[in-house]
Amino acid sequence: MGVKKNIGVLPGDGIGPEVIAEAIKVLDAVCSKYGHKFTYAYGHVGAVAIDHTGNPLPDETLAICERSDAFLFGAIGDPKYDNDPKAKVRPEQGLLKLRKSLGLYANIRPVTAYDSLLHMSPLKTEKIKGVDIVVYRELTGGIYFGEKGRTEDGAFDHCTYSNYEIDRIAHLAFQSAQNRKKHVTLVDKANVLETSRLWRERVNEVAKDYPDISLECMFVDNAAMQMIQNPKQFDVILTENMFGDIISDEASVIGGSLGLLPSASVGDKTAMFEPIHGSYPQAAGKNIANPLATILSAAMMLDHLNLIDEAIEVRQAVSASLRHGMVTADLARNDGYSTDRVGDFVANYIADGEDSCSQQNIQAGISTII
Ligand SMILES: NC(=O)C1=CN([C@@H]2O[C@H](COP(=O)(O)OP(=O)(O)OC[C@H]3O[C@@H](n4cnc5c(N)ncnc54)[C@H](O)[C@@H]3O)[C@@H](O)[C@H]2O)C=CC1
Ligand SMILES: CC(C)CC(=O)C(=O)O
Ligand SMILES: [Mg+2]
Repeated sequence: MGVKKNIGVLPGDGIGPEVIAEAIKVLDAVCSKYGHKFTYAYGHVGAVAIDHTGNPLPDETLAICERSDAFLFGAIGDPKYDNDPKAKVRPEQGLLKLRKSLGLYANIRPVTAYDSLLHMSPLKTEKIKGVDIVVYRELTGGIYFGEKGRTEDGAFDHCTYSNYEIDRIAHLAFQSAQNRKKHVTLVDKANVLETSRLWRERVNEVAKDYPDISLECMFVDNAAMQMIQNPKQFDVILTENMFGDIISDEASVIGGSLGLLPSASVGDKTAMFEPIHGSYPQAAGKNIANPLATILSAAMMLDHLNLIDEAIEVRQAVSASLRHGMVTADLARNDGYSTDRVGDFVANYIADGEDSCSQQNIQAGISTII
């Protein structure tokens, strides 16, 4: 029996529209196979929204998200703003306001080492084979949201956290660990930062509710090194906003590309699904960006909508694209395939499984990654 869902879609800037188009193609394949009906409502966010309305998050876009069962987000950011330190309105404000207004406090970022891509990582195969980490990054507090400004001869960014903000994401991280390898690593800088000392205090308190989970506390500088040296030690990483932002981009090297890492940004009322990468402006309009992070984010959205078999199918199709070498340039030893060709492969695989491969002439692709 098919279901009906309202899905918000915010493509944003740079490669955002291209990777989102492939995720929608894949969701369409899922819907036709399972008889679901997804109705999409599109909205502007980021630089494109500033260009249209002067506002990086127009009210209309926020309303679309509030009305949706869940929504997809591409990326924001444009060099014309990045290169202007005095710009009053910035694309990033749209994303930050979206997360804050909708209370999307937990950014969940899974990191997987796919067997078929082990050779693409600069890290040694024996170090990364089997890596399976999930980062729980606090998303609506900390230094990104504190008061900021200029003084006569300097600038400041304040970092604050409340007990409540720490406790609610800590519970999610421990609950996730209960279904995994039962280990949480709190990443902080408690030797220096007062906010990090509060994180340690609160997380140790929350840990008492989860006696089956082991908790380790690690300074962020060491964690950044351990991520390269011995990533298999991590199961669930729990951390504040900025450290989670940085450590998860670093962790993407394990998977072979930033273009592979999806995420879910969840709150109590709604959830947004977004690749962890940015707008990659150098690739915008060239049909070369990897769409798999966004497609895998759509799979996380299907999980959230309780369409579990459908999410599994999408992940199986993505694994098949990696296995068959149907990959974009970031994962290829030559130019690789185009963004839309990879999206086609995943959508066709959902429709026809392995049979679709023979029709897709992917022999050349195999040679790209071997
Ligand atoms: N969630 C968001 O919307 C984010 C937005 N940004 C914004 O994006 C703009 C560019 O920022 P950058 O620091 O260059 O980060 P970025 O994530 O856009 O790109 C960094 C590098 O990662 C690789 N990459 C990223 N996405 C890829 C994909 N789908 N396929 C293949 N390779 C990929 C490319 O080598 C690229 O040069 C800035 O305006 C920044 O503020 C940055 C991070 C997150
Ligand atoms: C606007 C930034 C905080 C976006 C970013 O880098 C991220 O969320 O990963
Ligand atoms: Mg980031």
